[in-house]
Amino acid sequence: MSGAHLDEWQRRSFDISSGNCTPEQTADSYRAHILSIQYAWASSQLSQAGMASLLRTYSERYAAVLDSDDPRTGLNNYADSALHLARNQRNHSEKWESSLTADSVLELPCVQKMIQAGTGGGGSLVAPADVNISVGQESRVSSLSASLTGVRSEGAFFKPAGPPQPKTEVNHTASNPAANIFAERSRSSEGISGNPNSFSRPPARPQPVFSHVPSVPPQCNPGPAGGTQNYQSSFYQNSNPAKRKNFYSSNGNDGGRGAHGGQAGAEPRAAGQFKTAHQQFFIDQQKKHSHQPQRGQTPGMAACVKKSLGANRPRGTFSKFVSPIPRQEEEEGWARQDSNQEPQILDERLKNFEPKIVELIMSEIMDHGPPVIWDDIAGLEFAKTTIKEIVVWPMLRPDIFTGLRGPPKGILLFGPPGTGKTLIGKCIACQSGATFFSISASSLTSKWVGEGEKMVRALFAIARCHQPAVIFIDEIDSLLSQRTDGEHDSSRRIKTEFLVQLDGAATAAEDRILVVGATNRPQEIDEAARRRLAKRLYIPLPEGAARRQIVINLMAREKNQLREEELERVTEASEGFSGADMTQLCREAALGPIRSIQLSDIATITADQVRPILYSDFQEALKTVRPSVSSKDLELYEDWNKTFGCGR
Ligand SMILES: Nc1ncnc2c1ncn2[C@@H]1O[C@H](COP(=O)(O)OP(=O)(O)OP(=O)(O)O)[C@@H](O)[C@H]1O
Ligand SMILES: [Mg+2]
Repeated sequence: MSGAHLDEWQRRSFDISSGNCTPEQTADSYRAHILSIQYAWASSQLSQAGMASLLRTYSERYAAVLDSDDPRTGLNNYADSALHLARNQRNHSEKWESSLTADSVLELPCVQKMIQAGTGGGGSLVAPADVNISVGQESRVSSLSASLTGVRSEGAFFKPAGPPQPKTEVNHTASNPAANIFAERSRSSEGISGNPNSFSRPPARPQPVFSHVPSVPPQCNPGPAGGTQNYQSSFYQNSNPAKRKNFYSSNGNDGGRGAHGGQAGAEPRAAGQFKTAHQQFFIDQQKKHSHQPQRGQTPGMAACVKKSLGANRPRGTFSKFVSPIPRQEEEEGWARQDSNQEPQILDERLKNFEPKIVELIMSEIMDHGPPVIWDDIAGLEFAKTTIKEIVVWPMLRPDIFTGLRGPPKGILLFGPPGTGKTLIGKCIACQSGATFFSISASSLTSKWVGEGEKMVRALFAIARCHQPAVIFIDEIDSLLSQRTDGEHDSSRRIKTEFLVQLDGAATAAEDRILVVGATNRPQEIDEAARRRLAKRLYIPLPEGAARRQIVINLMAREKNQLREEELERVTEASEGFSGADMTQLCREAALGPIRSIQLSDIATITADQVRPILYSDFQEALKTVRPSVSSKDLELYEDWNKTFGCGR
């Protein structure tokens, strides 16, 4: 790149890294980077590979700024777009409108060709005066007259440029019996429209772009090809693209059948088969979900496609904005789908619950994400053995685990943050073979009074229908904290309902439903809830061997040259680290090789050329990563464990 460009590039890079830029300025700088890269490539100052690599890097960074909804670092353009929608302003999500006008149609090459063919051919006379062209609201009678003067042949527009059709007549109107170019849409639907609906005029938009205005049904005379001369060419604003395709495809390349005759019969089918990309996507989703019903999901629900608002949209500079607010058609589609496929609640026991609540709970079934196995959890041997004993085996062999050996109804996993409680929850989900409900406290609390209790009742009712079931409630303290006088009535009622359900008053003794709660604030849990979560397992900070194992597990996926004694030193130096801290340490160390790359090489270096992770990277990382749990906090957990825990 030229010196001036490089200076500019450098200035922008410094601006971005200074951390003083607003997200708008950062986004602008990245956009400018992208333009510079494109410019440099276009002016052969940059190789194709370099351009592609740089473009990918900066597009990702740019997209990250656009996508992030953190107001300090991102632009959160969902909100902007929502505002646009709220102000009734147009955006990408709005309906596509045809930009075709009567004039622009005449300029289309294919139309020009047809006019030419008509002029040259010996077709019968066209009376342009009869043509009535409506564009939007305005109607332009005879607007084709000037351009079509002298055009002979009604077949010129919609018939193959073949031998002249001397005797052919076109639709006649009552007011003027002369031949017409654009015929009224098929009222005499035989011949052209096997399915009259496929060409029916949309009730809300009665203005055809090209329409003939007959006051009597058109007379359709069979043409020589055996079809009618009722040209199926009228199409509407926002009409189905298939109809536009019909219009274009009828320019004479249809093997002699034209828009009438044999071809005509096929048109409606084509129109019926055409689907927009959005419709196709919708159908694909339906198929996918109906082929892979979620575990424990009722068949009727398989059709309910989960909506993701923005999270799964393709990233990149040029990716189209996807509005988080459903578009009107989408909403209609969903409403139609809802009415057609109202989730079928097949189980009698659930018939008293609102389908929407049941659906909401069903969507909480955790059955996705990478599978977690017990070996992924380093250390915590006691907790793992106990969980296997009281969760996994009883689920697998309910016949042995009966009576006094019956599993407890509730388990509480407590311990400092980042020690693997949620990880254990995921592992139970994968390994127990039970229907797993992972519920967040927030999804059980609703702003509507009374909804929360209903949700809790529905949750247990559904779990009962899908036994054996595990209900995992992360951060359970927020749901079952101490009941106080000042708290809101509705949250008090949710707690009460939960305790009733948990107690088993509403669940039979043989029900195989286990509630697993996880918290890092055990002291805040209500004493009644504490009693019901009978097995309280302390998930402590990982010991040396577990920390070592975490490093080994994570380094196994990376190129590294960590010797045995170096690993020992890392383990010793990370005393007091939680599992999450260890993961953070490894991530930081893994960045060491990248940081050692020259800035100028970063765009072109291949993955193989990145050096392995060394002990020195861990030494550097240990300078910045600190344990997240203080010894004072740790004492609290230890005390609580001594008082209420079920560990040895
Ligand atoms: N024992 C462990 N073995 C392997 N990885 C672990 C372990 N403990 C924690 N981790 C790592 O730390 C991350 C965070 O763990 P997790 O979310 O399970 O913590 P948590 O105990 O639920 O924390 P919190 O109380 O803050 O919710 C995990 O994704 C995993 O990468
Ligand atoms: Mg957690």
